[in-house]
Amino acid sequence: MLLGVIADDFTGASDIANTLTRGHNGQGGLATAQYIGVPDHDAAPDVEAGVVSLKSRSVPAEEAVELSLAALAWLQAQGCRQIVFKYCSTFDSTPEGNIGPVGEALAKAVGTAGVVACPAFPATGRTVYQGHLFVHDRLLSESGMQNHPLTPMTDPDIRRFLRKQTQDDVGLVLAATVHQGADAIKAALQTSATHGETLAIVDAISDADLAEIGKACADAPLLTGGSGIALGLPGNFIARGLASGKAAGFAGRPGPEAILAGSCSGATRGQIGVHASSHPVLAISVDDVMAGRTTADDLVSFITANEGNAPLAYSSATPEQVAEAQRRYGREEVAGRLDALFADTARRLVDDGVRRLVVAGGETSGAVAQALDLGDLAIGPEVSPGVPVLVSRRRNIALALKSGNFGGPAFFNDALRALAGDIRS
Ligand SMILES: Nc1ncnc2c1ncn2[C@@H]1O[C@H](COP(=O)(O)OP(=O)(O)OP(=O)(O)O)[C@@H](O)[C@H]1O
Ligand SMILES: O=C(O)[C@@H](O)C(=O)CO
Repeated sequence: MLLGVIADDFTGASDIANTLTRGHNGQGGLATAQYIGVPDHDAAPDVEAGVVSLKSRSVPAEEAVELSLAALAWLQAQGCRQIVFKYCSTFDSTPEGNIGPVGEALAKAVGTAGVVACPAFPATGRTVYQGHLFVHDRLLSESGMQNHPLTPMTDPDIRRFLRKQTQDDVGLVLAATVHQGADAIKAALQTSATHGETLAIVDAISDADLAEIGKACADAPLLTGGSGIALGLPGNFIARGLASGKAAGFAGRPGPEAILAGSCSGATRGQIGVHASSHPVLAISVDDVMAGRTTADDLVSFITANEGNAPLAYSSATPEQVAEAQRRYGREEVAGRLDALFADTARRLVDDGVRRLVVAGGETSGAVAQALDLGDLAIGPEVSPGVPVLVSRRRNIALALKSGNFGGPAFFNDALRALAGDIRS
């Protein structure tokens, strides 16, 4: 294995696995596998990039550090010469972490500093300019992310926000330097390291910027960022003759289908609205779940009764409804109960023969994937930017795990078609 990724959630892991599989500008990608947690076995010999999916975004910082160091140890044992710490393109974190503590712990473990920190993902509208994160034409703090149920993002100055999470100062490499190209970026990161800055926010407003940053980091033992930070990395290995750039084929998985949504993002709620206009949907009431009136039995019955018509069960709600539920029951309690409900439902559905499963939301996808005993996941075609088809050979199912904010209006239907093999890329 050449390249190892430690991803702080499951949808984020498939997002970066997608980038690594596809590469940039027709250069080809790396043969990539996604793992659910730290594997207890070695990677298959043909895997060039391994992505370890953790559920470490919203756990206490010490726990996130411990999980990430365990993932690092496994990836190093597989021979990786470069590590990427993947977090969210909307920098989902709190003043306590976990981007800063994990980033610094990994840097210390591999013995480096001046490590790039760049959440930019221009294909989905996330850009970093003058150290500020934008989502399309809005600052992060006005993008809807200020209402996120677990990691509300209220400061778009991500250098200042990251500094709250770190022990060391945080550097900044501005767009003016990035636009001078790879050598200038490399020099700026080295300067950052000599100033004692373990992490440095790097501006990127286009894929070309990210490709240049990738080139600058060809020899860096560690990078951190959104999936965009991986854009230029396959090309480095291919240019050195270490990887072939050939993608593997994908055979679709037709068969019974289910869609589960726990994401409360504006994008997911819009996609549910579109889907509901021509497919059966089940709205899950948090009050009913908390009182034990709605259980996995109800979700399974609904989905089974609507097989063939793309049934969708969702708990997704408006920011006001989420805030009210959290006030009434507690943030962790609601999230825990809903995660468990979706996990239980998915386990039963797959045991009963569901072959295509679409899940919306990073935390929700993490709960579902952990419950399914999926084994190593192969990466298939792209459904939409940041969302590939995933194939579990062990369970003979195809999945799409969608980050809350990703996908176009018809995402759910597009995803089911892609899982059946109707879309190729
Ligand atoms: N109606 C609801 N009320 C309160 N919390 C909810 C409700 N529905 C879902 N949740 C919780 O909100 C969280 C949503 O997080 P999740 O990561 O699944 O989606 P997301 O944040 O939109 O996606 P991503 O992390 O990929 O951006 C989950 O923990 C889920 O259990
Ligand atoms: O980077 C992103 O936006 C996604 O891959 C993600 O991590 C959301 O959970």
